[in-house]
Amino acid sequence: MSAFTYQQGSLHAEHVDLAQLANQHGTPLYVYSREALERQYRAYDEALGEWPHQVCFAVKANSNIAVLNVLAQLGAGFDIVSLGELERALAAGGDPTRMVFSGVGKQAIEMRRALEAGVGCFNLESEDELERLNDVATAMGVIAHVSVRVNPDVDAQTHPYISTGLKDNKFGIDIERAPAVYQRAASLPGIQVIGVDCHIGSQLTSIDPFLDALDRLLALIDELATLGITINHLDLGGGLGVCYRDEQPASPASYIAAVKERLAGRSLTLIFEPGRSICANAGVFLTKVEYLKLNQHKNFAIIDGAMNDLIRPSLYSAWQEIRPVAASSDAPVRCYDLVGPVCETGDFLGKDRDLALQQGDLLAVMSAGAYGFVMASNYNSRGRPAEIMVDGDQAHLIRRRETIEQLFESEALLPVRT
Ligand SMILES: Cc1ncc(COP(=O)(O)O)c(C=O)c1O
Ligand SMILES: N[C@@H](CCCC[NH3+])C(=O)O
Repeated sequence: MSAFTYQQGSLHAEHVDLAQLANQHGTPLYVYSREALERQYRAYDEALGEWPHQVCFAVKANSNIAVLNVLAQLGAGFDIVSLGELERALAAGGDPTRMVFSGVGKQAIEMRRALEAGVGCFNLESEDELERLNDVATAMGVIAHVSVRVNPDVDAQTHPYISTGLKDNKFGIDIERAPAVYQRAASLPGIQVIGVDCHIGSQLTSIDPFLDALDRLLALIDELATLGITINHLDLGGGLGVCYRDEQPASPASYIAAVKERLAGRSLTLIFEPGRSICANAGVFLTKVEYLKLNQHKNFAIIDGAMNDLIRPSLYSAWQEIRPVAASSDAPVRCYDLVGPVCETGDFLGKDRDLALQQGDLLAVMSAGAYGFVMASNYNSRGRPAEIMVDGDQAHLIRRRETIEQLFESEALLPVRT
């Protein structure tokens, strides 16, 4: 059930024609579907049902405040990793008590602001961080609620750059070390232990690694109980994959059913931090063909979208489906590499795609709602794209295209030499 379907010969987002949006707002352009976002959030919320829970959307996956606001209206909490994400989530109407603060490098200024705002839980990633948080909280005369992000040393069987739960990864605290860290935390005046968390990687298609990690965390919770440390919540992080091509990821419903089965008889609040599985397939990236360059051994379609707008193909060799916006074309089908204007050989959005193309055609890169705009840069002094949220038959501009003036408005010339 996709929010992006062909209607009257043209690809639509819900009831809005993407060709019309490209015409009105220009390309490259990100377009999101509110319906798809809400549906994916509800898949988690409804599967958790009566079980005490929080679904904390991982802001890093898509941080547009309109996206966050749509989810906040449904009761979502947020997983944040920086002061910037905290302020965005607050500006979007997020409830700070339903936020978890992750990340390996939290600075004192970020801790202070999060404590002042009343952030629900700090997911601690190191022993140094625990000491710093205690110092900050005691200086403010408040108590910081914490969970230790445990590195359970399980193989998430995903791309090495997005695997996070192995001993070799920088994230979390070794599970063997965790009891000692909890004991230290429990002894500090500015700290109150409330949870245990982990996040083992992203784009996981099987639930087995999640369940392996869960088993290890449950054993840790039992060990902590013998030390007199009570854990109220279990946060399993994000990481559930989506279908980009032919992957068959577990659904939130089957994943959560398996987790609940393992938790039978325990009274633990469950927290999840999904990012990709909520928003990836709720967005597309629209781009236009500028030129065709036909060679004997390789055809290039030079498009106006580039690696600075959508870096996943260049960074991880990620495959995302590329569909023409117009359902039919008179042009011959050829095999193309779809490349952008950036001066890098690695600047491509797709390779070896059979498409019928001519200049001016519009293409939609599918599954672009997660880790798309948020990873965009200004490389080659390109302004970042605009973003649109479609809601039924309405389209709302939720971020204007970056202008040339904005590109260097914070820069300054040196004073004239005297
Ligand atoms: C701590 C943490 N939580 C949640 C997420 C969201 O992951 P995903 O988008 O794979 O659901 C990430 C990113 O992988 C993360 O590092
Ligand atoms: N940016 C990555 C996911 C990173 C997950 C961050 N913890 C991607 O596009 O697949």
